[in-house]
Amino acid sequence: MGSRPVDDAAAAGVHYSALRFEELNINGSMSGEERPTTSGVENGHQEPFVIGVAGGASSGKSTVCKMIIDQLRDQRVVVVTQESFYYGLSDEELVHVHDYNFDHPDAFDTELLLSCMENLKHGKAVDIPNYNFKTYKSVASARKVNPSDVIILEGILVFHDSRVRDLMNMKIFVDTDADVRLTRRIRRDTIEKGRDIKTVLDQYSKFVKPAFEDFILPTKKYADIIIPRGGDNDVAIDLIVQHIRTKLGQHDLCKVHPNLYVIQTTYQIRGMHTIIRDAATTTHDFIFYADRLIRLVVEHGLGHLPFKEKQVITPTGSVYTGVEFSKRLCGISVIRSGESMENALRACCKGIKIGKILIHREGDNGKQLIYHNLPKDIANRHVLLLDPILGTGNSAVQAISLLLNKGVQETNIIFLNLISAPQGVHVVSKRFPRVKIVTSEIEFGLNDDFRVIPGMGEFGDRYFGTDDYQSSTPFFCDEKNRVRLISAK
Ligand SMILES: O=P(O)(O)OC[C@H]1O[C@H](OP(=O)(O)OP(=O)(O)O)[C@H](O)[C@@H]1O
Ligand SMILES: O=c1cc[nH]c(=O)[nH]1
Repeated sequence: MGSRPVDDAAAAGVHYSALRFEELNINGSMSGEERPTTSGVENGHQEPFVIGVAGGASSGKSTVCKMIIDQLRDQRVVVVTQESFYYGLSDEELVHVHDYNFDHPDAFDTELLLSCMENLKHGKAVDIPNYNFKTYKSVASARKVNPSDVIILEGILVFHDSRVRDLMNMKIFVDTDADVRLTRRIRRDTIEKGRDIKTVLDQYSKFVKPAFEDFILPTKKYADIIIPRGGDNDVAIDLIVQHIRTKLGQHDLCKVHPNLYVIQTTYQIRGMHTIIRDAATTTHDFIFYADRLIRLVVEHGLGHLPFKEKQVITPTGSVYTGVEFSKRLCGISVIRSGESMENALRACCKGIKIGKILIHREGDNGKQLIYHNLPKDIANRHVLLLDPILGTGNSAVQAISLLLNKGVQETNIIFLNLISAPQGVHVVSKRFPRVKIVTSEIEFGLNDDFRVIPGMGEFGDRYFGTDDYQSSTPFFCDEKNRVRLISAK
């Protein structure tokens, strides 16, 4: 198992440059300064993983980027292209545009590129310019780019400046034969840009070829990974993605805590998260998409219940051997956000008993009051604990402690939530390693106010449409399981 990355690399024709190859251990992780991402998770701040993708024009850089993005579907990935940082041409340069060398390092505003990349690396959103290839003009601050798990900087000369290179965690050089690059260029410039073939060939021999030899090819030595055949090299892309996943550390979180289950993501799931995380989303849409996600988490969570084999006779008279799940279940929602998950649970488990727990912080001294209404025979049930947000883990620890005090087995608790901060996962798992945590996404961490980031804000307020909700007011559950003001007792 340990030698596989290297064997696969050889099969893919991937070359790790000599220096970097020695730094790769058998797990594919790097030594030295490039190790921070996992510990970053532990500290709650995960530094983005910055990938540089260089190579000659038309070498297939953007195809490689697209394939990496497609395979990293459960990560936030943003691509910054060096072309956005072309200097706009002056009026005089415009007159002699055919003499302008777009393949020279001086054609790019590298200072601006550097400052944008530095900010992104430090988790800040940036405005990047837009260069118009028809007018040869640049529009400043045209596109907002938010910090992400992975930032890909792509362009012919992204390895040229050492300061930009130093920001990269992984450097990929796409190495495609010159004739393939030229053929692609001719096809693209004649068909897509409507240029005549003579102009394309003139520009190639005057600027593109010499610039490749003088500036681009010499940067190949900085690459950690050299990919022959660009986007046609599936195996190389698989290896790269495997390595990025290891570095990002999210899989490590599941490895460190085997009780943590992150549901397998799809673009549908990412799309739903995008909507509910968007501060501009209406309450109506927030509820709609949060409900869809909650339903998926509930279905996934139910899959962790014990089952026994069961055979049934189908209408064709055949025997179908299937399974039957435990019927001794209950849901316990943590008031109030957890109540948003009750309907999904009821829809999946007809007639399920649902109890409630309210954890109320009194003042700033950490004192907490817990009100609860639980099924009397809860000790004999499997408990699906419902709360969409796992932040610091304090609420979950309180709720789980109460369940254990009532005689529930730790192994019989499945904690269902929509998003989990790594800190909360650590706290809950350390204290209750046998409680299963099922979530749909792992977050970056917590901010100084202990809010989950990127998070989705105050879930309860957004779901129940109560921005002026008086969350400091103590509640209790009445005999009909309704949440009531304590003063109404
Ligand atoms: O892991 P923690 O740091 O304890 O944070 C998570 C808690 O915060 C949220 O409730 P909130 O206090 O916002 O109350 P609400 O559900 O009534 O809106 C959420 O529903 C959890 O119960
Ligand atoms: O970010 C957070 C933290 C706790 N509760 C929420 O609703 N959001």
